[in-house]
Amino acid sequence: MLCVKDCTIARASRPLVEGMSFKVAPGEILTLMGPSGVGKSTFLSWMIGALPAEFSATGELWLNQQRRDTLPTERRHIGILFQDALLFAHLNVGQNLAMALPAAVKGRASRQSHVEQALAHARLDNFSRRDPATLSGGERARISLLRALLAKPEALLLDEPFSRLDRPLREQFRQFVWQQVAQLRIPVVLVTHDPQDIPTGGRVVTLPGLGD
Ligand SMILES: Nc1ncnc2c1ncn2[C@@H]1O[C@H](COP(=O)(O)OP(=O)(O)OP(=O)(O)O)[C@@H](O)[C@H]1O
Repeated sequence: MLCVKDCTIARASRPLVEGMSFKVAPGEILTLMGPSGVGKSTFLSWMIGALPAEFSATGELWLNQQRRDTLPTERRHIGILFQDALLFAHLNVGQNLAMALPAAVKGRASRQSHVEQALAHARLDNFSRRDPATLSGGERARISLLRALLAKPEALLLDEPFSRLDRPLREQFRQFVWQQVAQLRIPVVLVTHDPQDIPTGGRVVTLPGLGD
């Protein structure tokens, strides 16, 4: 269970997000919506422990009965996927994925085999040696999701992951994400502007603009 308790984020003493509270169950996808600039991405950056220095925040973040907002990013075990699928250009796909594996997966061969399995599972066999620059937008998106998931996150944040893809690809990638998430049964927070991205029956939290 992911639990946000009374989160307020402010910049120069002016609140951006105020008193945000919600719970997300394992396997549930909660959608966060709201007008541009209300602080959706900033809120996600607070959740992963990467709030820009210009902001201050109060509130608590709990995940699987442990308080996480007091921990550094790497100990929160929260994965994030952005609208721009960012991969290291100087590494091939396999190396990009291997970097995300937990340190507990030891040995080059074992790490390589984890990567190959993840690629095969996502029907991306033979992509390991590909240069990220040669990937299509959809392939890049799928590889980026795999990278986020290989780190074995206990929760996943999706910041407009579909918005750069054109219609057919968008639908395909959405299905891919929902499948992967359903298998993992972790709580997911999705930020989007497109009501079509809301999973059927999924809960929506709308961030109100607090005005200037
Ligand atoms: N590092 C920063 N320094 C100062 N202001 C920032 C910083 N990052 C974001 N902001 C401002 O904080 C506000 C909220 O930005 P944020 O990106 O969280 O909004 P959003 O709801 O995700 O918007 P969008 O839907 O357009 O992506 C905006 O006014 C933005 O300009």
